[in-house]
Amino acid sequence: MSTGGTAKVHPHAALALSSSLVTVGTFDGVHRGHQALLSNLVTRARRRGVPSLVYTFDPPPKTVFAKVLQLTPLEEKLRRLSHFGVDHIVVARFDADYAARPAEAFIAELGRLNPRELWLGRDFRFGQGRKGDVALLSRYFDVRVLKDVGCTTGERISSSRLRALFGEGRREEARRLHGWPSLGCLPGTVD
Ligand SMILES: Cc1cc2nc3c(=O)[nH]c(=O)nc-3n(C[C@H](O)[C@H](O)[C@H](O)COP(=O)(O)O)c2cc1C
Ligand SMILES: Nc1ncnc2c1ncn2[C@@H]1O[C@H](COP(=O)(O)OP(=O)(O)OP(=O)(O)O)[C@@H](O)[C@H]1O
Repeated sequence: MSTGGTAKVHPHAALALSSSLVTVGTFDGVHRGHQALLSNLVTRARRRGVPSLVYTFDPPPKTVFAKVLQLTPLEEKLRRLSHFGVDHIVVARFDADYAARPAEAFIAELGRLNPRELWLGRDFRFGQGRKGDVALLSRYFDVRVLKDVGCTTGERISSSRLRALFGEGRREEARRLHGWPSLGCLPGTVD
């Protein structure tokens, strides 16, 4: 699959690395909070001379468990992730089988990437029933938690907030939190 950039895209469990810096998440919309995580990851990976890797999910788990709007289709998300200069993107197809994998199976998969640092937001959850959290991952990896990125009013930026703003037709506000000049990928938007 092409990203329009230099990142290599892999299906899950297909890649092994001897060293890496990793972040994991849905990254729907690749908004300003995600962008801070990505810039930080790539800068630190280059400084350490190791490849940077984004592990993501398609479709977004929330669209599977609840009927929420997907902000960016996969191709567009890959293009945006690649824009930050990440070396590898792992895309896990998120279906019922994948969702049933226990947290420990996911930790074992991450282990094969040999992350020197694992960068996450504080609320990251994973594994069947969302049982895994940052505390569990910290037993296995050097987990670094990014400080919340907020907007000018201090509220945390999130894909959920963007979905709500779009749902209410508040597109200008959404566009500012989003941080991308064109939202042509969103259904019904004209830029
Ligand atoms: C192996 C695995 C299994 C998961 N199983 C579930 C699940 O049973 N229920 C659920 O709501 N989310 C599940 N998720 C999705 C997580 O809750 C979460 O959405 C995902 O790790 C991405 O994090 P983010 O939402 O912070 O981007 C699972 C994730 C992983 C990696
Ligand atoms: N504003 C933010 N500041 C810091 N980290 C963030 C921010 N938003 C998301 N993250 C982190 O980025 C990673 C991917 O997050 P995710 O894709 O779930 O975004 P989200 O905006 O929290 O989505 P949703 O609102 O659907 O839960 C997670 O580790 C999450 O904690």
